[in-house]
Amino acid sequence: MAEHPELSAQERAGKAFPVSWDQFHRDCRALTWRLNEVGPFHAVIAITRGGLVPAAIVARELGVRIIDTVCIASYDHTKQGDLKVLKGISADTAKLGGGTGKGLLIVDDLVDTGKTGRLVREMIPDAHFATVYAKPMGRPLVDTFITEVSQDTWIFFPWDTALSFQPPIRDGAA
Ligand SMILES: O=P(O)(O)OC[C@H]1O[C@H](OP(=O)(O)OP(=O)(O)O)[C@H](O)[C@@H]1O
Ligand SMILES: O=c1[nH]c(=O)c2nc[nH]c2[nH]1
Ligand SMILES: [Mg+2]
Repeated sequence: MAEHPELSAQERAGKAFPVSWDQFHRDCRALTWRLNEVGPFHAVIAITRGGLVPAAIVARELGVRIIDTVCIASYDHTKQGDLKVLKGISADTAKLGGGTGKGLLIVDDLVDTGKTGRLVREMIPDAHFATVYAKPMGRPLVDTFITEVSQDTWIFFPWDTALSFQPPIRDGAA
């Protein structure tokens, strides 16, 4: 990944993995089937912004009504810069997790390099960390995930994309 620092993470990725709303919903439900065996959880913590969508679906399926956020900014579109914690976990949620995060569920859409996940894990080390997708570098940080894609794959989420014309594969479409 470091050989071409001038390229964005997406450009370096090379392979595309587009995910539709329908597929994402199914993958979130599959994730919840696994999490249901691990819980119960006092609260769900979404890592914004990508974690908001899976957190809503998972919380609905698990019957959890306390939802908090950790707001982190890192990728500026597709280039990862320094991580900035814009908002931490609320005092109420921290109390529910006994200070270490026990019984709390952190949800994000994916782990890539693992930098974001590592930062949140350091805040609440005993929390359970779930993502829908995982790339190999970030995978060791995650307790539960559904689909692994290779490190050189860029995942395109439905909230970042729109339907558009694609040239036929024979003419060079990906
Ligand atoms: O494992 P990492 O290399 O840290 O990358 C994973 C993080 O990157 C994306 O978030 P992003 O920072 O793009 O912000 P967003 O959720 O607001 O889109 C994604 O939603 C994860 O939170
Ligand atoms: O939309 C995204 N797709 C990815 O594969 C990715 N990796 C880090 N951040 C990401 N955002
Ligand atoms: Mg994110």
